[in-house]
Amino acid sequence: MAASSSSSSSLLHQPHLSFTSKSSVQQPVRRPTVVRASTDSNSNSSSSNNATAKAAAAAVTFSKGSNIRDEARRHNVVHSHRFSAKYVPFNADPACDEFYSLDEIVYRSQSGGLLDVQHDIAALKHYDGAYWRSLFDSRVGKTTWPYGSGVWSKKEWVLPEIDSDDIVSAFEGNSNLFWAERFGKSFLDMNDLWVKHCGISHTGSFKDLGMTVLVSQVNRLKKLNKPVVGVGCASTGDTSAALSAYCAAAGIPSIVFLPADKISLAQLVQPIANGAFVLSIDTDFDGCMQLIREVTSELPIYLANSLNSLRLEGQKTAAIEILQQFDWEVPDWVIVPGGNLGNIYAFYKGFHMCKELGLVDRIPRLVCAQAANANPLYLYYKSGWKDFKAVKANTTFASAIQIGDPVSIDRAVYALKNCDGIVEEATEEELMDAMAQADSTGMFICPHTGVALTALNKLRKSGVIGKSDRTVVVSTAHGLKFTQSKIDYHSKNIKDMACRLANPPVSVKADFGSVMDVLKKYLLSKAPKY
Ligand SMILES: Cc1ncc(COP(=O)(O)O)c(C=O)c1O
Ligand SMILES: N[C@@H](CCOP(=O)(O)O)C(=O)O
Repeated sequence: MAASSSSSSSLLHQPHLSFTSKSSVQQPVRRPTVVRASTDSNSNSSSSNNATAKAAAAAVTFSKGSNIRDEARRHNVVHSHRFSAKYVPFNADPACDEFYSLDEIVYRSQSGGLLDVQHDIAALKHYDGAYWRSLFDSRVGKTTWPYGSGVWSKKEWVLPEIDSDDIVSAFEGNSNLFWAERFGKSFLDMNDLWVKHCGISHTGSFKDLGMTVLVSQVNRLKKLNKPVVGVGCASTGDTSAALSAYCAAAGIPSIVFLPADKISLAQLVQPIANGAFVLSIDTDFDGCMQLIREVTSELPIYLANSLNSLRLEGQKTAAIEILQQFDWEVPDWVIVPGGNLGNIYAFYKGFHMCKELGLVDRIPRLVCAQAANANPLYLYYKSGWKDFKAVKANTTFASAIQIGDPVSIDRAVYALKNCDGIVEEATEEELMDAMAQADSTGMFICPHTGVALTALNKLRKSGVIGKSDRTVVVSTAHGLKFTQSKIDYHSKNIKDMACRLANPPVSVKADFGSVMDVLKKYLLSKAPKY
């Protein structure tokens, strides 16, 4: 089946085909035509992937005064969307015919259950896994709008129908996958341990991945004159930071509900600085979540928490990115800290789509790591998935996951059951020691990553995770957002905690002799013992 060879489109590395119905397709897997700017060259099946990569690499030249958006607009003029997505009830019976357009404002199914974004997998399958791998790879490291983003480089799998012009992006994603060589060898006897630093991002957490998608869709809804005046969320700090930044970039009002005195100063200042309407409420995250759900059903405020399944479409790209960074080799384990539990499902979904669409042949086992002070999923797992009870979440240094009644509990259970997953927990002392250990090897992680590292430590000790298993720990936020916890730890200022890895500064008199004395003592303690 020939692709649209007659097009003189200047589409740059877009899947660009005029589909006939699947029954008329001769080849089970069709290859794309890649049309380079003004060359109108058709590729045949054997050269298509190369052509894709070359087209992507073609330099974008700007006419004077134009920008990357203008350039994308020129390339997209004749783009007709071949892929689509819709909301369906989460994990519904295949016979269920309930669905909603993504342009509708809906967060729950008729029965009150969660929704999921369902892609037209049959349309995506018109391209083989090699095509998708090559297309995604070709977009990394470019400034082409919007594909320079790690999320939008997978646009066809995220929000296929949105106009690139409506996208609000900070070129998020493409985060560092760090080989934790010293940490792995010194503390875990592992040589293939990796940390996916999702917190090295625009607002300092993985929330940017989902928020670019959600705010872009809101931008579109506003243009479609849908009743949206602002966008709101409940937050333990990171969702609100991402929401307010993306809304500010798009000129959309944002409203954030924060539990008073339960988030870090660095997180609190982000929405304030970005001009959000900030409500500090005398309750916990679960209380804020309940309130925002009630408010968004009464007022024209669009809900930005991960109850809204749009968010997870962006977050799932971190999983695809991990595979891409390993040159499409599948790791054995991926460990994710869990709170409201959207992200663990997002990872599962990203990996599962890659398998379903032939980019890889298996998916990793997932581990969800919770703070013992906020562990409803862990307790549920330990009960053999028999008895879910929301808990009252206690204070934890992993404050962004201090959540007792996670909205995505069903999504998390589904994900874990379908990948032979595991749930682990970390006490306050365990997570703080793990964070200090990791930092002592050159990282600067957040306490939530300390929770994930504790889970890894326990699974290594019990032999569940093997010495040479390729393992990825997902670091969800930047350590700089949580400096107070590190200060408390290193000043041994935490009640009932030994802080055994504390490294407090040494006060010394301002004279040469005193400085020499402390330095000699230090060097002796570090010198090799012969
Ligand atoms: C830094 C950080 N890590 C982990 C999580 C947990 O993600 P999820 O709520 O999707 O389980 C959150 C938010 O909840 C977070 O802000
Ligand atoms: N950690 C989150 C809690 C809310 O989670 P969400 O993914 O449902 O928005 C935060 O930073 O607010």
